[in-house]
Amino acid sequence: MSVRVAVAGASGYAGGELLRLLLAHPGVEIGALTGNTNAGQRLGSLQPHLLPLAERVLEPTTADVLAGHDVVFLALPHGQSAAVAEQLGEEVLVIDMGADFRLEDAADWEAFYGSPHAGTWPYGMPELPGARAALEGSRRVAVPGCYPTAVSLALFPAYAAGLAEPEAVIVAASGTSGAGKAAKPHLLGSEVMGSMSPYGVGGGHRHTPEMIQNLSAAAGGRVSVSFTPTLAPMPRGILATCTAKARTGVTAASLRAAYEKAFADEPFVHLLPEGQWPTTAAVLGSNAVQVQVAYDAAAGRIIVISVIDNLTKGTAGGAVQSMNIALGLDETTGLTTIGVAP
Ligand SMILES: NC(=O)C1=CN([C@@H]2O[C@H](COP(=O)(O)OP(=O)(O)OC[C@H]3O[C@@H](n4cnc5c(N)ncnc54)[C@H](OP(=O)(O)O)[C@@H]3O)[C@@H](O)[C@H]2O)C=CC1
Ligand SMILES: CC(=O)N[C@@H](CCC(=O)OP(=O)(O)O)C(=O)O
Repeated sequence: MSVRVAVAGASGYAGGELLRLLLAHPGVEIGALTGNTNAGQRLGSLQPHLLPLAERVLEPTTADVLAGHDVVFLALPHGQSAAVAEQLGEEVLVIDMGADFRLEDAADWEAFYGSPHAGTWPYGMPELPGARAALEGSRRVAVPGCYPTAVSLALFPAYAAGLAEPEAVIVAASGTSGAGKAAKPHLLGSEVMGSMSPYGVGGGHRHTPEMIQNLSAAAGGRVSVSFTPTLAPMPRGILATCTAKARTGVTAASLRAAYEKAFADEPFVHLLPEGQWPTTAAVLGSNAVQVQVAYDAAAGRIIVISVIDNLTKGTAGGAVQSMNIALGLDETTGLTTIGVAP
């Protein structure tokens, strides 16, 4: 049995990665593919790596085009999903890869996104405590942001186990595909190649409230987050360096034990052997998250480093993982932990 799937935003980076994964998924049939300015174009002219779909023509993103599918993925810019989603039936599984339905607090949404809050859907990060139960059978899923995926999976075990003080400091580097396909002056090759640059410094990045939401839920109380993103000269990948002051009594052994326990049954999150550090190259094209944890005894701080592919586990892979759970399929169907190297 296969489900019929539509992808809105098929001309973008997130939509393209989603289609790459769906083409390898045994339980889906790919239906409508839509775009905006590229409606009417052959997919092959926009996403030449998706050869089996090269002759498909993008349709406009309308409710009529998206009707008649079991699953609709929305890989649209922030703020565009709600109007589309409300025209789709309640029986349709709608998976929003944008930010519109991630935040629980309407004031946070308005402060960081500057528009009215559309609502909150079950959050598609199955590894967080209680998340799988909320996704099972759901017909609406909010796929997490890419930085919050890397950061929340790195730090939630320390907070859930009561090992960290509620003040996290995070510096993360992202590849340029995180900014989407639309041309942006600061993403010109001549500006990006051979240089790293910070942005959104000082608490302004819109992923900060999403990280606070996830870590506070794990801690059972408010966690403050200081988050500094940086742009790295690579197309894909996120490396997040996350630190927090350790609570009294924490040792390297108790810290490692908490992480071993948290990830023991996770198909996609891997705690690396002691002494091995995560690299973005190891997870390219894979839905894996690689994590290493260390205790800096002199500074009294917990340090967790995680890597993901921002387009795979950071969006499209996370979306497919959540779809599998919502539909009652094996969570790993169509997904791989095998990367591309070198
Ligand atoms: N890139 C990443 O690493 C991640 C992206 N995401 C999220 O996925 C979503 C898509 O991002 P990404 O693929 O990077 O962006 P892109 O700019 O690469 O793609 C945007 C897509 O949306 C379509 N689109 C643009 N404006 C509209 C509109 N007004 N109505 C309907 N469709 C529209 C575009 O169509 P056309 O090309 O035809 O104009 C294109 O298909 C965003 O919400 C983003 O936050 C989430 C996590 C990570
Ligand atoms: C490198 C880069 O620019 N990254 C993007 C975030 C990536 C992303 O897609 O996040 P959403 O899912 O919330 O859109 C940024 O910092 O805005």
